[in-house]
Amino acid sequence: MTLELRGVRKDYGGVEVLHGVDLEGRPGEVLAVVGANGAGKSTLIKILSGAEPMTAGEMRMDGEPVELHSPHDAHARGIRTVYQELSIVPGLSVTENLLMGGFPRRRGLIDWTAAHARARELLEGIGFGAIDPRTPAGRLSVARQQMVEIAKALVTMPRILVLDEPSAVLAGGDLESLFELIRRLRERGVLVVYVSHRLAEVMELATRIVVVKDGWVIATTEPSRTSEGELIDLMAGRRLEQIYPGRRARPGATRLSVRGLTRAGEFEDVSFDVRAGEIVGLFGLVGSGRSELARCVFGAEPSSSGQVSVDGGDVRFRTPAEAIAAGLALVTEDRKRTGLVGGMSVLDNIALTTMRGMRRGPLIDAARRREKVTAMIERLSIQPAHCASMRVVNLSGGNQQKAVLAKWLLTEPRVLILDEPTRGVDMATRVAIYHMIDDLARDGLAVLLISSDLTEVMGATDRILVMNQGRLTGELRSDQAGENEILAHAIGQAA
Ligand SMILES: Nc1ncnc2c1ncn2[C@@H]1O[C@H](COP(=O)(O)OP(=O)(O)OP(=O)(O)O)[C@@H](O)[C@H]1O
Repeated sequence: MTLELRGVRKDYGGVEVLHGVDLEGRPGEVLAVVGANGAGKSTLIKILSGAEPMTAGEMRMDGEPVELHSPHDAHARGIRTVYQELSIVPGLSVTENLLMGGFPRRRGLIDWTAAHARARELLEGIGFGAIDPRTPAGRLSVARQQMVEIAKALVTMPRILVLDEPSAVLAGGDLESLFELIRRLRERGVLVVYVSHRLAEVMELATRIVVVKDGWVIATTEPSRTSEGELIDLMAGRRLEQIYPGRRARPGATRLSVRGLTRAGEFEDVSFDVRAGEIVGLFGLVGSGRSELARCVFGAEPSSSGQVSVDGGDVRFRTPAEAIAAGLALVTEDRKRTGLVGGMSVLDNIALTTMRGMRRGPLIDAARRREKVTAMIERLSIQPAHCASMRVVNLSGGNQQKAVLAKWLLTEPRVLILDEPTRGVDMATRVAIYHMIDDLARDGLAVLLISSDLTEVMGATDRILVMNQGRLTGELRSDQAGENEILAHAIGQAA
């Protein structure tokens, strides 16, 4: 199936965000689409998937002009899209999720034995045999749920498969299964459109790479003709400073101290310190318990036993409000659920926590508030630049992530816990975030950086804690640790 887009334009409420995009894809290709946050990648995908109409332009499949009026139209033409946001129903089994479009029946009743068998066959056929079709989807790890989501798109073999950051929550073997699947789809002549911020995998998987910037396609290239560095520069439109600031930490007094913290069924007997001026990485695969640990330290989930203290005062926070009052901030991974209020303006979202915590008199100083927020928008280069009064839902995904970070940085915390702060964030902004964390640490902040991105953990921190199945399994110095060593601890197989 060849796909052609010609002169595709899109405007939202009079503001044009795609300015005439041309794109071509052939059967058996992996067409990677890369670009900074807000460049227009998701918009392009929505047009390809029939979820948004184009304002002007043309789409052709095998040379024939097509018009997509709905996602249903796209389905009918063999186009399937897997978005970052999961759409599977947690309460239903994997089988039910997969076969929702039509169950095998016997005498009018659903034949469950046949249904599970068909689901199993489907999963095995795409290399996802590790998933048991009878499990309720909600009980699977986020990584496995994402895989079910992909499997769902393959129930009837598509001709074009669009994947929006499919690897963001995958690691280790799951990631390998995805790559293997994509290779197999290529062999079957499927055109895969692959959107990702992870350039290393783009370089590995793509046959061609399309670079989008500010609503334009500014380059089309191939992995053999470019490099990660060049792609980053193209996306940013300038040469980037060094990705990771060279850290030379001189840690001060202990700021965050965690002792024997346990939450039954999630993690057990976790102890560590983070000192002033220190950036400590917490690495673990999805499902290792790192996010649960962070939420518990922050008082968002109760612990079964153990202590948490900030600056020596012994506490175990019962609510996030107590933690915030003690100088703790937690930037969460799931911006949709815990980070932002979609219908509110960017300004109000960013100012939300600060204004509650710092309010002294009965009045909020509106001018000062706007000034602080605007400065933060500029510092994190949240796009579009004049977004303060925009509704936060209208920001691109990566820019929403930056807004969450802005919100917490404004509380001027003493201990900052970042849970996957760069997930979905483009390279140029990542660099800005790393340098900003570094600055904050130099000013005495204690930082715990939770991440499943190994290069990030190695580059941006002083010390690395590794977690496996709810336990701390290793502690290493970032400048001495090797990738394999960290991974061995993460899968519980260190010597
Ligand atoms: N519903 C909407 N209304 C108004 N503007 C929108 C809407 N959706 C997206 N935009 C704007 O369109 C531009 C492109 O956004 P898009 O989501 O396509 O970016 P992206 O490349 O996918 O970014 P990211 O990597 O951050 O997900 C952004 O400036 C965004 O603010």
